[in-house]
Amino acid sequence: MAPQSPYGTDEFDSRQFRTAMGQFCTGVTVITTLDADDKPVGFACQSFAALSLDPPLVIFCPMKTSRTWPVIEARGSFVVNVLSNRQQQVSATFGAPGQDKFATIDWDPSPAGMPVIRDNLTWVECDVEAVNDGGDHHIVIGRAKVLGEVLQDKPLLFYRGGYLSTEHPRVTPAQEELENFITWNGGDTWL
Ligand SMILES: Cc1cc2nc3c(=O)[nH]c(=O)nc-3n(C[C@H](O)[C@H](O)[C@H](O)COP(=O)(O)OP(=O)(O)OC[C@H]3O[C@@H](n4cnc5c(N)ncnc54)[C@H](O)[C@@H]3O)c2cc1C
Ligand SMILES: NC(=O)c1ccc[n+]([C@@H]2O[C@H](COP(=O)([O-])OP(=O)(O)OC[C@H]3O[C@@H](n4cnc5c(N)ncnc54)[C@H](O)[C@@H]3O)[C@@H](O)[C@H]2O)c1
Repeated sequence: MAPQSPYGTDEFDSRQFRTAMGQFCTGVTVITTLDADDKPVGFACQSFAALSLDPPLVIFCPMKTSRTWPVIEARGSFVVNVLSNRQQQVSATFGAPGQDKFATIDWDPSPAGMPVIRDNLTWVECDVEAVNDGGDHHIVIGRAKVLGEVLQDKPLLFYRGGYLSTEHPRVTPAQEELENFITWNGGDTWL
């Protein structure tokens, strides 16, 4: 019989789960779109990631109670705005329920007219490619259509339920390893 581990617990509540998940530091995005009256809407979202290079896909997970998600689904496209460390207030605005979250936010239209929040680190306009079930969230896969310009600034980070900023905007050694990894064409021999 395998020895019993002295570590970990399989009895936890939602608060303990959030505390554990909060140890994973992420960036912050605001996912935006236009409603049926062409009014901009959006919500703050940390559950965003690049999913695939070929084809270029991204992923994000809105709560099933999100009021922005049905608008994105109806429009069929959205913009991922990657926030800079100067945009903590933007995150707070889009991270709470509100009637007109764009009332105090400067934005410009993307080529397809989608809302791009001004002074973000970068943005990507996507079409909704697929939607899967993810518990109390949807798992949304988007196909990247247009890339915005990149601002040389620091990212806004979300960690332990609070905001952080990096000291240095570029971390080169990890970048080099990542480049080697994504350009690796020697098969799966590392597995
Ligand atoms: C840094 C950060 C990261 C986040 N990451 C994610 C993420 O990855 N995925 C995610 O889904 N959310 C995330 N959130 C939370 C999300 O941004 C907020 O819940 C946001 O308000 C959702 O906006 P919405 O427009 O989709 O829905 P909202 O209209 O804001 O509704 C959100 C919830 O509030 C309720 N609500 C709306 N209006 C009222 C009202 N007047 N009175 C009472 N209740 C009301 C709705 O029923 C719903 O349950 C994040 C928040 C922050 C700050
Ligand atoms: N994925 C999400 O839906 C998500 C993520 C982050 C924050 N939020 C919401 O934003 C508000 C502020 O968050 P906070 O960091 O102070 O709370 P928190 O301290 O409870 O969150 C810590 C971590 O728990 C996870 N988390 C929190 N709420 C979640 C949810 N509804 N679904 C899935 N994972 C969740 C996230 O990884 C977050 O970093 C809360 O209302 C929270 O529900 C939602």
